[in-house]
Amino acid sequence: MKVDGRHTRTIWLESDGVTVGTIDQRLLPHRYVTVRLETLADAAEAIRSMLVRGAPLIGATAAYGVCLALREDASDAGLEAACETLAKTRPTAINLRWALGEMLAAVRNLPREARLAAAYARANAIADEDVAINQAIGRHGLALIEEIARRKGGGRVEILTHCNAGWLATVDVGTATAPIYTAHDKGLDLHVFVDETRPRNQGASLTAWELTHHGVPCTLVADNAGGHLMQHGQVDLVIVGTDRVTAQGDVCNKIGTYLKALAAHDNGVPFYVALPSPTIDFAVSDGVREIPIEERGEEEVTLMAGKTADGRFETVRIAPDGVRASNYGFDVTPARLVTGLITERGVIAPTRAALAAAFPERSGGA
Ligand SMILES: CSC[C@H]1O[C@H](OP(=O)(O)O)[C@H](O)[C@@H]1O
Repeated sequence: MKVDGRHTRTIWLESDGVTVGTIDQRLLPHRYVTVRLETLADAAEAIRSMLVRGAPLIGATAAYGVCLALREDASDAGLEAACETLAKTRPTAINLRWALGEMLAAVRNLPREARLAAAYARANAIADEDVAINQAIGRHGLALIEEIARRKGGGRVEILTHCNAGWLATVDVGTATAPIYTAHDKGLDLHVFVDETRPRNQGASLTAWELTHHGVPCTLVADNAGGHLMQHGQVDLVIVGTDRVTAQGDVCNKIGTYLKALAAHDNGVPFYVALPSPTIDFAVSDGVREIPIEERGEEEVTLMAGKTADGRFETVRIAPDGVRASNYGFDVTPARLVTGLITERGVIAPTRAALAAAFPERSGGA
């Protein structure tokens, strides 16, 4: 995507051909700062601290993290230790484990001296594949938006999204935003309600920033407003991203997604989930019981960071000193509340049969 007129991805190989550049998403929207990852520890901390975040981007960062690790130690033990370190950073997005599996498959059977080049080749391919997949998601999701526009006689299509499943959550283009960018760039009249997405406010700080920079009309709303908007017919379509989809179509995504799905179901609003196939976990079925839900620090709920009117960056406490907070990062929307899954191979039903038919090479008969 373009930032200040210059095309960029969220992660890239630096000109030295070994270190990795990325955007410090913790500083957006007020500061656009890029950083260089040079070691395995840099990559692991970038994921753990949410300097990078978003399921596909977490996967790509882990892939490059293996490359950075092999620069230091290309032995079997070094490779295993690197994957263990990266796997422990965040538990919910399956893309992390998928990417580590891809990297292991690419290098484990090679002689030590051949591993580094093969690792960078696979990591670069994972990044490139993500962009191509997201472009396909955009093409398939476009038809949904065009159908609503036709039904409204060319009237403005009102979309609601939750968290950030934009180009910042991927290598480029995004997943939930892919149909939005594709439709906008094609000239369709659309508007996006952006859930602020407490507690880390990825919607307010990232999605609103992305859409505004791309010229997509959007309105930031409190998380709790979505049901009211749908009840009053102000939302034609909900599109969200996901961190893991199970073999039966349950969708794990940022906390609050389930509540949006309930409101959409109650008001007859189509609820779609955009995902690349590496986000499908055919090894689990019941998302509510089987997907590990990350719990993060209380301070993400009790503190709020921002910029003061005179341009200073501050963090303030929004709760009384000493009050406890729980901070679940994700929830699971049962497949029965999902209208459809927008994948790189088309829009499919959130069912075991549809997922297995669309991705037979990955379902293993699940
Ligand atoms: C396209 S994946 C985006 C997905 O990742 C976000 O989680 P986090 O910001 O904590 O990494 C959120 O669940 C988004 O929907």
